[in-house]
Amino acid sequence: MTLLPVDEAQSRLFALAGTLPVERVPLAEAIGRWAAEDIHARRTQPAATLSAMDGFALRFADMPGPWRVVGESAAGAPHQQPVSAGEAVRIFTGAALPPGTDTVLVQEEAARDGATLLLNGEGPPYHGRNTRARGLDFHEGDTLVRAGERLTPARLAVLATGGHGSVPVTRPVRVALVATGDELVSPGEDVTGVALPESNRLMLRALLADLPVEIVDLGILPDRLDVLREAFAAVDVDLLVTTGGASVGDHDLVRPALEAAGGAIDFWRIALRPGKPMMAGRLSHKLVLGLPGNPVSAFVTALLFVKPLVARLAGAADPLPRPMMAMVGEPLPANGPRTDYLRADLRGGRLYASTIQDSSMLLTLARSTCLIIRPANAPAAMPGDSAEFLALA
Ligand SMILES: Nc1nc2c(c(=O)[nH]1)N[C@H]1C(S)=C(S)[C@@H](COP(=O)(O)OP(=O)(O)OC[C@H]3O[C@@H](n4cnc5c(N)ncnc54)[C@H](O)[C@@H]3O)O[C@H]1N2
Ligand code: MOO
Repeated sequence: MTLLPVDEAQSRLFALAGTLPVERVPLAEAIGRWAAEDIHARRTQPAATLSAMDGFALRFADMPGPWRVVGESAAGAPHQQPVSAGEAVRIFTGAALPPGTDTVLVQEEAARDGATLLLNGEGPPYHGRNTRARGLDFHEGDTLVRAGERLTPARLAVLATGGHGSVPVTRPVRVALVATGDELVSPGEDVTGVALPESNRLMLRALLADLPVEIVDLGILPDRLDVLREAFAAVDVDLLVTTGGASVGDHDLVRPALEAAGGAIDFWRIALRPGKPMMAGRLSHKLVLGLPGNPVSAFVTALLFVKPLVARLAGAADPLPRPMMAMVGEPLPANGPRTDYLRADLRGGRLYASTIQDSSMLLTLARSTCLIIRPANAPAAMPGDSAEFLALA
């Protein structure tokens, strides 16, 4: 059985993803979404040379004074008249420098006696001190945000400053979540015998909470081919995510149900632990990701495939999680042929993996702060060797 390497599976998944329609939304509705186009400044910032401090605008050539104070310039209320040699203007942070002035003397280094201003300290050491030149931040026409970049708090702020009130983004991604398994009951329900509270939909919902999604919750479906087939065919979304029933047992019906509904599998089984039985395919206009039922396998595949795919559909140019590096604190054995994601803790700058890595164990996941990435066939690692990891907390 050939298993697909994780990076190849991610590339194939992205190749399946089409583009969704673009809409223009107010900046406040674009939080955490991705820019659908390059966005350019509609104005120059600052629009004029401004004071960076409260003090007095003057000509550097007139140092060390004294000066005659001839007016005032405040933010939004500039002093318009040209200022001559030997004159100064009272000025406040963010106010435009009056014509003829080039430098600001901070008020802590000034003494004022009526209209007379005296230097009371070292004063500005160079021409232009305590000012912000027109266009210091950006000029009209500069690229503020590139297509495919995320609209982070800082990028939204720069768009507002650049004269924009709205931004083109991909419309939210519609994602259906479904858990399969006769043993599953809803969280909080009475649990008897071998019934198991269902946790994967909730975990997936939480993992997608910071992405622009509309969730369609299909609930828990039984291990019945006809029920799954009809539910898969009927739901109208961009992406259908199932959990459970992805493996090879007689009750693992996601693949046959998808095919019975007229869909096609693009790939199945990844060189990944946990998460080997994940499948990806299409059903009419929908993408389908079939995650394994084991909760940790579902979590890891959601991190490596579901979230990046949703981000890609939402317009992300760079949707994959970014690993970081740290030294391992304890020896790690050589790895087998699957890339391994080990539940671990980062303490004092060193990585410590949990001793037992069974993919059903949620408590070790809940206590982990990161996942150590062990590449396929990696040799044993000793304390002090560096390893890649994904931060969880
Ligand atoms: N003969 C083989 N058996 C298995 C293989 C294999 O290659 N050959 N692969 C194993 C691997 S690896 C995994 S991972 C699991 C995944 O199997 P399924 O996707 O078919 O998952 P299920 O059998 O439905 O469930 C596995 C486990 O997880 C529990 N579960 C399922 N859904 C949920 C949920 N929504 N919330 C909480 N827990 C859930 C379920 O009760 C089972 O205990 O297959 C191996 N077998
Ligand atoms: O790969 Mo399964 O996902 O070991 O648990």
